[in-house]
Amino acid sequence: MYEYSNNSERKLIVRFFSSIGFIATFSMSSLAFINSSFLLSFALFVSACFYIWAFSSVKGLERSASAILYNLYALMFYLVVTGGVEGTGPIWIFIVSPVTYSIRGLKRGTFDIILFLLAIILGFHFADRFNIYDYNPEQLPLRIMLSFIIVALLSGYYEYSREKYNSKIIALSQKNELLATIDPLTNLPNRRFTMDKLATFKKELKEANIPFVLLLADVDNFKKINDEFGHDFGDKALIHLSKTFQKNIPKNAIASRWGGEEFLIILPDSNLENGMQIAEKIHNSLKNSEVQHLENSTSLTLSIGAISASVERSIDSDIKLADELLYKAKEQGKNRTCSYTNLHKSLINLTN
Ligand SMILES: Nc1nc2c(ncn2[C@@H]2O[C@H](COP(=O)(O)OP(=O)(O)OP(=O)(O)O)[C@@H](O)[C@H]2O)c(=O)[nH]1
Repeated sequence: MYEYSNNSERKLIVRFFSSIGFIATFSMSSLAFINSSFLLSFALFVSACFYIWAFSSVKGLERSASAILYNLYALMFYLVVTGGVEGTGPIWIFIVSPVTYSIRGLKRGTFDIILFLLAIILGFHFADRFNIYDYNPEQLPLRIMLSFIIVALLSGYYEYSREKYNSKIIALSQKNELLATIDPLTNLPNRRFTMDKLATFKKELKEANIPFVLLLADVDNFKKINDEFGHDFGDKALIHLSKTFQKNIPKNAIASRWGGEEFLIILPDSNLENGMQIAEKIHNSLKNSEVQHLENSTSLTLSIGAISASVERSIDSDIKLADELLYKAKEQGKNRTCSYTNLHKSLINLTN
C-alpha cells in the first residue's frame, strides 16, 4: 500500500475499479454469449465474478486490490493469446497502466507493469507459436507493445508528478499544523494545542486513574516592566520565562503560553506535592537569573495557581480553579504559589 494514500481513499479506488471492471466484463460476457463465443463469454464471466468479490471484500483491502489487478492482467493475457473478437482483444491492454498506477502507486506499479509487459510478450509469442491467433498485419503485436510502453511511461510520469505534488502538500499542511500550535515568540505550545492535550490527560485520569497537575502562572508587574524597559524587553522576558520553564520541568511535562503574560504548565503523572516542588524550582530559578536586553536587566517573579486535576471537574472548571488560586497568590503579595488541596479544602501558601 503506498504511503500517502489513506485507507478510505484506497477503499474508494478499489471499489471504483471493481465496479467499472464488473460492468465492463459482465456486459462483454453477455455480448459474447449472444454471439455464441462461449469460451470468451465464460472467461469474461469468471472475471466479472472476481470483480464482484473484490468490491464486496471489506476486510482485505490489499487482497481486493491485487484481485482487481491480477484479474485484469489475466483477462488481458487471454485476449492477447486468443485475439479476442477478430484480433481486437489486445487494444484493451492500454487500460492496464493507469489502473495499475492508481492502485499500486509508482514503485510497485512500475514493477507490476514490467511483469505484465513480459507476460504480454509471451502471450503474443504463444499466439503465434501455437497458431492460436494469427495477427494481421504481422507488425501489429510489435506496434501494440511499443505503444503500450509509451502509454506506460506517460502514466508513470504522471504518477511520479502526482506523488511528488502530494508529498509537498502533505509536508506543507504538516508544517502549517505545527505552526498553528506553536507560539511564535516563545516557541512554546499555544492554548489550542494545550487544550487538546488536556483533553487527553483528562481521559487518562478518568480511564486509568493517572493524575496530573496544572500550574497556571502569571508574570508579576509585567505592565511596569514593559513601561519601564520597553516592549522588546518585555518580549525578551517572556522568552526568558519559556527557557526557565523548560529547564525546570520534567521531560514529559508541557509548558505552554496560555495567553499574554500567562503560562499553563501540565505535569503528567504527578500529584500536588510534586507540582508544588516544581513551582518552587521555577521561583528559585527566576530569583537567581536576570533578563537582559541592551543595557537593562531585571529579575522576574511569577504568581502561580496550582491544582491537581479532578475526575469530577471539567477541564474548564480545573482551569477556573487554578485561576482563582493564581488570583489568591496575587492578592497575598505575588511571587508565590497557591494551591488547593482537595482533601483539606484549604489554601496553602508555600512560598514567601
Ligand atoms: N512585551 C509584551 N508584553 C505583553 C505581551 N502580552 C501581554 N503583554 C503585556 O502584559 C501586560 C499585562 O499587564 P497586567 O494585566 O496589568 O498585569 P501586570 O502588570 O503583570 O500586573 P499583575 O498581574 O497584577 O502583576 C500588559 O501591559 C500587556 O501589554 C507580549 O507578548 N509582549
